[in-house]
Amino acid sequence: MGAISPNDQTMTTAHPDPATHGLDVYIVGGAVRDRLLGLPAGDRDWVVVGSSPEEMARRGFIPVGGDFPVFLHPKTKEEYALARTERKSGRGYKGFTFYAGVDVTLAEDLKRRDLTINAIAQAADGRLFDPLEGQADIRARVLRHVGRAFVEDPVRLLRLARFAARFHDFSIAPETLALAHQLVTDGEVDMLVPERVWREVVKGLSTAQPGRMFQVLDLTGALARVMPGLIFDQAIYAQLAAAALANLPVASRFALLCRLSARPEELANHLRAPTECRDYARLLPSVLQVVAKDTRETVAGKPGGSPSGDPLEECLALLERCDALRKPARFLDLLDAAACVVDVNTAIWRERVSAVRSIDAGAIAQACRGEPEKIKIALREARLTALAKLMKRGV
Ligand SMILES: Nc1ccn([C@@H]2O[C@H](COP(=O)(O)OP(=O)(O)OP(=O)(O)O)[C@@H](O)[C@H]2O)c(=O)n1
Ligand SMILES: [Mg+2]
Repeated sequence: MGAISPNDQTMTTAHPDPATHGLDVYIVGGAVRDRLLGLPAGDRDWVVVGSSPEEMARRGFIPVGGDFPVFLHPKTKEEYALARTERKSGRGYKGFTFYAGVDVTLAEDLKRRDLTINAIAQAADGRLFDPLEGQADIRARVLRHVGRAFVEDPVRLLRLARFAARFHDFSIAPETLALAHQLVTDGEVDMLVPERVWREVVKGLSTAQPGRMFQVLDLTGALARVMPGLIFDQAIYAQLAAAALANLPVASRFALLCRLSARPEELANHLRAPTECRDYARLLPSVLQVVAKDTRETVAGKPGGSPSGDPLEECLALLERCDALRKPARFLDLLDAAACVVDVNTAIWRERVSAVRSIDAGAIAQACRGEPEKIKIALREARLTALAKLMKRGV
């Protein structure tokens, strides 16, 4: 929510915010990290030291009602969490007991966090509190765990992998990688529910170097556990990087990833991926098959002479299978995804889609008046003729 503006630094003196006035609050986590990295600011998370749920309520904060004492600011709706310490009390990422008494210090709160780069606090006057030397790790470009508590939360393994994808010029400290591996060997990673995995996968896929997330998961042995059936292959690195560079939607990136699985639909089901992502994953293999063949034939200069089926029919069949006439944008997304794997002349395919879409089904139905059984055939003929015209022009 907005950049860290100079106003933040004068907030307590110039126009005191009645909700936080006199409260010991700090920005922590991603917002501080990203600002130090010179990246655009995302959501701000705040930590409140020396307060209580009662006081927060009195100040108008709204409890979020999750596992921890977290509140929403009455105006900005930003998240404010009471400083807390955590202790593992069971398996999985929910098995925590926490202590959020007024005596928990800022340093104690920072110590329970995942990575040093995420454990820097910034006071209202702009001063940084960095007892775990996160700034040094930012300078050295290292993802390093804060403490042994790293192995108490398997989500941290997913986070480590997606931060490796987002900050792809960062290395992972060897001890951190060893702890990540431990989360796999001791079975903690199996406590992750698919919805939680999916949330992090989406974030990882949205980065500039998504392949690194899956490479890190593979390296730690977690990939086979959280995304069963997915076999990491170095080629995906370049394909996903191309997808990121072309700014393709997450669904396209997910479809590319699913090519690493022998049973993409099962994987998508397992992850409870949204329908759109499942559809992209289901359709991409057909698109790839047809466009790759099409490219070979066009290059060979014989668009009409395929021995294994009429290219016109194949082209129309693909458009129909992908419902490209009703959902052209999705089909174009799929072509863009295919272009990350093989050479695709997307301009040609765009023309084909518009040629087929330009056929006036209403007019054809009119012309077949009295013989409704002919409409389907006539429509198909008209579409094939439109495609044939294009192909004659080498399109
Ligand atoms: N499993 C987790 C989740 C969160 N955190 C801490 O809580 C902060 C805020 O969490 P969140 O907003 O989920 O992540 P960010 O680091 O802010 O990253 P993003 O930019 O994706 O929001 C993190 O920086 C980290 O200090 C943690 O230690 N362990
Ligand atoms: Mg955040």
